[in-house]
Amino acid sequence: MILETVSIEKSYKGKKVVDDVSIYLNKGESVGLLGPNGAGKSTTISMISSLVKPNHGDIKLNGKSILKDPRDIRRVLGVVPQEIALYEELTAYENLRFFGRLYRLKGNQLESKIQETLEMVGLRDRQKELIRTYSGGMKRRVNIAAALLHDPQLIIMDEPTVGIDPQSRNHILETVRLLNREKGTTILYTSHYMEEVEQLCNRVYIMDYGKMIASGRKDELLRILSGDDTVHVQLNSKSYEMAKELRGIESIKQVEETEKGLKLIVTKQSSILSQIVRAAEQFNVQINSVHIDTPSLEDVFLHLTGRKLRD
Ligand SMILES: Nc1ncnc2c1ncn2[C@@H]1O[C@H](COP(=O)(O)OP(=O)(O)OP(=O)(O)O)[C@@H](O)[C@H]1O
Repeated sequence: MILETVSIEKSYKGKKVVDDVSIYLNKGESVGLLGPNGAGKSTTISMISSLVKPNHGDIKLNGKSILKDPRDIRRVLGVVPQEIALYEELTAYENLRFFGRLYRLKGNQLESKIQETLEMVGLRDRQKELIRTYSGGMKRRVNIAAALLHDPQLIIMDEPTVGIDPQSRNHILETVRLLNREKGTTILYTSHYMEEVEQLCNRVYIMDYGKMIASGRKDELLRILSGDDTVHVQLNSKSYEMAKELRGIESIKQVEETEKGLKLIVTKQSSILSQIVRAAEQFNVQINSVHIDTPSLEDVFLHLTGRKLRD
């Protein structure tokens, strides 16, 4: 185990925003930290990075508490924060030189690290351009390069793909994969995009309102709903009444109104289709298609909280 938080807690103005959170990361793991906005993910990361002190609990790096002396964690940890922290009037190269010096890198070592990290995020050929001229996604990638300069064993990324173009997003996901699979870097990846976490991480923590509500390997979490199917019903118009009617049926565990119709979580092998058809007829709605799927992590979250991740 490289990192462990032991029942950490943080309150602001008497309100617990992180409540009894214990997570661990084994060396070389890629772990997802999921939760909707305001769940307490960033605060948890700030405590691990020793920017914020927990009110209770402990944080251990290789078994040793970091609360009194954060120097060890700063040496091995690279954090990619949500906000871009770069100098707009400097080039990408100059920014990385500046950050590299903060990590006390110099000379050839600094130069080769700058080129290596720019290569990794796919911006080596644009390094002489001013940050001001970069897209949001490119800036995010330089931010990632900055966090990698000192060869951290452990990297924490706080929602690195929010609000950026698809090309940069793919570059970032690829960088995370490369770091984890080829360099063996331990990764804690925070997101509210389930599909990214499903792709990148083997183990997942799910937070909501400051508390850890579920954790485990992806397949273990999906097993919560293993007796169920997800049914996507496309309708020709929205029908609040039909949704309400279906909510009253016992083998239907969850009814969510979507853009195109309804998404249901139903007990496997229940003869649900005839009931759906009957409800559609009753409320004068036409079914365009029905598609049955196995549940995703998004459904697990919905099942546990009754809410969608992106609310
Ligand atoms: N410095 C602070 N002072 C007061 N309240 C804070 C502070 N930092 C965070 N909070 C509150 O703590 C709660 C958790 O915030 P946090 O940023 O950790 O959530 P999050 O899961 O990272 O969500 P997001 O993705 O929106 O950042 C929020 O209600 C937020 O308003």
